[in-house]
Amino acid sequence: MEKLTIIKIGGNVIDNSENLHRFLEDFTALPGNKILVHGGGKIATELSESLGIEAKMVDGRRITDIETLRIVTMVYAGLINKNMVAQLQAKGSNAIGLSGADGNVIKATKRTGTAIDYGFVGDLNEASVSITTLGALLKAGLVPVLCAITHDGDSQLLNTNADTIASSVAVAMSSLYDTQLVYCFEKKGVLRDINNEDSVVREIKADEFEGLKADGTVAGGMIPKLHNAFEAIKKGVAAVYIGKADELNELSTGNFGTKMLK
Ligand SMILES: Nc1ncnc2c1ncn2[C@@H]1O[C@H](COP(=O)(O)OP(=O)(O)O)[C@@H](O)[C@H]1O
Ligand SMILES: CC(=O)N[C@@H](CCC(=O)OP(=O)(O)O)C(=O)O
Repeated sequence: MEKLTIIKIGGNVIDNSENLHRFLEDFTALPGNKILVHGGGKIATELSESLGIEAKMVDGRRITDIETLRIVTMVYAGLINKNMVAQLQAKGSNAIGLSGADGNVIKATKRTGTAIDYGFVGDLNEASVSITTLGALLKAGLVPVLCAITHDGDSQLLNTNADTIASSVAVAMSSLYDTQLVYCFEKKGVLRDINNEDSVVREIKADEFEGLKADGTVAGGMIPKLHNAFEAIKKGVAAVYIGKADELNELSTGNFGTKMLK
């Protein structure tokens, strides 16, 4: 099987042009088949608030009313995705930017049946991902750049957490490629002490996750990120890492961030 690297980059790195530039250089330098998945939650929140629309998050998911859906579509599928593709092209990576609707790459389902009405939020799993389309793009030498916008197949765009997209795409693509999934954010990995950058936990086993939540070691956005990371490793992704965007060049040395174990 050929190798495939799927990288997810979070909003805190995207928001800093110098960090983003460095990350995209390192991403371009990675050998072999690649897919980039990006968020941008921080930028969407800033734009919402500048337009007088309060940003509401519950359990790491944005409550997405129709106004917010318009904003996140413009920010994720437009502003961020197209700028990132242009920068990758300039660095010599033949990137192609896609929402889930493009080529029907990701068909999600509107979240219903929860006590909270999340609005236009899409849920997905590995069956939602078109491995045929993504596989054809990779075979053509292209680098798919996926944003956090999906569709329901019935004209409705949906806002979908980018960590979940990365995990589901990695699981789906594992049937075609020897796939590794790498979550890049602004810290060196999962930290034992959030205030100490040198306290990286090098490996975490799936059965340690509950304990890390219970004792407060992991909190906030790290909880859904780890959940998605363990889903990927349990469902057949060959390797899953969480680490710092500007240390991506350490990936080949095995000295990158936190590694998930089954
Ligand atoms: N133990 C931990 N190690 C590292 N980060 C943690 C930890 N616990 C909580 N976090 C928080 O999780 C955040 C990452 O989640 P999130 O903001 O959703 O990521 P992203 O930028 O990829 O979207 C970090 O910025 C950090 O504040
Ligand atoms: C439904 C939902 O919560 N969608 C996310 C999608 C963006 C995202 O995941 O961005 P980061 O990776 O930068 O956090 C949101 O709108 O914040």
